[in-house]
Amino acid sequence: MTVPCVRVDREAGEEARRRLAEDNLVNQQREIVVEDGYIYIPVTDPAAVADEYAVVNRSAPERETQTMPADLVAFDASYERLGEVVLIDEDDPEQARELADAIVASDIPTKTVLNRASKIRGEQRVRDWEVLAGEETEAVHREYGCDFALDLAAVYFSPRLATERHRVAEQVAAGEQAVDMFAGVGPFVVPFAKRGAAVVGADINETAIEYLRENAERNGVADRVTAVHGDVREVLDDYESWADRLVMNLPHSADEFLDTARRLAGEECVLHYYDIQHEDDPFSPGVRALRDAMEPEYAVEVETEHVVRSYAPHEDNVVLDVRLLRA
Ligand SMILES: C[S@@+](CC[C@H](N)C(=O)[O-])C[C@H]1O[C@@H](n2cnc3c(N)ncnc32)[C@H](O)[C@@H]1O
Repeated sequence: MTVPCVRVDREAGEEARRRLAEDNLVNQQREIVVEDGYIYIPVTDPAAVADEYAVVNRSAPERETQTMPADLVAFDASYERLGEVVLIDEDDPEQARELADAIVASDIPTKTVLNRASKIRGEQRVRDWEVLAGEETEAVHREYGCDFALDLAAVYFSPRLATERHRVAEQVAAGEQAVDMFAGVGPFVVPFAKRGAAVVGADINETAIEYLRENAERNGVADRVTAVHGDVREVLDDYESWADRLVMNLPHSADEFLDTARRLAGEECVLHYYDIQHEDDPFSPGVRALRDAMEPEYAVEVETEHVVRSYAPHEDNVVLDVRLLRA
């Protein structure tokens, strides 16, 4: 069986392995292979690998040294890792207990195991967690070379959006002015600032704003980040007509904030608008809401319509990238 591997010259192998490990992309279940002057590093998510690396499919023997949770349970062991906090989604309490014990007994570095105990809910989009091992709900998560400290019990965060956030961050140019209207702990704000943009992030969750400030410091971009606590409709008066780029990641209710987006947009502004809609017609409700809110003050040009992920049966989480040009 072949697996995706990053292929680099032998001399560049250690640097590449270190960078991939920092981003949690090294496939720990396969051996690294050295052949014909190249090193092949098996990776878990080829789409998340930085563009500078070539990804090829090839065989790589299974590692025998590490014990993974899947080796210890008889059912499908799925989990996500946020630093040393491991997240599971098990409805059956016995299976949840067994999986948590397997994770702790495995070789993956684990300080806490959390089981999803509710859907994300409320204005702050936080979910409840059942703590199955350890105590701490604070994690330090690495995503595309940025570190994010966050407390899952107090703020929204989803590692599943990493590839999407990276797609957007790659469009950001140095010197741009960007506003993330629903910034959370900063997974859009920090990479934008790393690319040289001046970025304002607002959030109604005060703890998220404290983490956003901490994360800007951690990643060396505090001088380009302004974190503002409060309802985005009320706290960004100083930034009217300021933004070259706007991010609106509050699916389900982003349409209620389009008047604010119009006030923040500059002469020309790219707006990344996240929405959740039925799979039969996922884009046109958002396009309609955008045109209703922006026209005639702005011409609305839809540049990208794209499904980010399936959200629920027959429901998609989608994004519209829209260019606004003041008429
Ligand atoms: C889906 S989360 C997105 C967070 C972040 N952009 C990310 O990708 O992880 C939405 C965020 O919007 C915040 N929020 C909800 N209503 C708000 C409002 N009226 N003004 C500012 N922030 C708000 C919530 O507290 C939450 O952190």
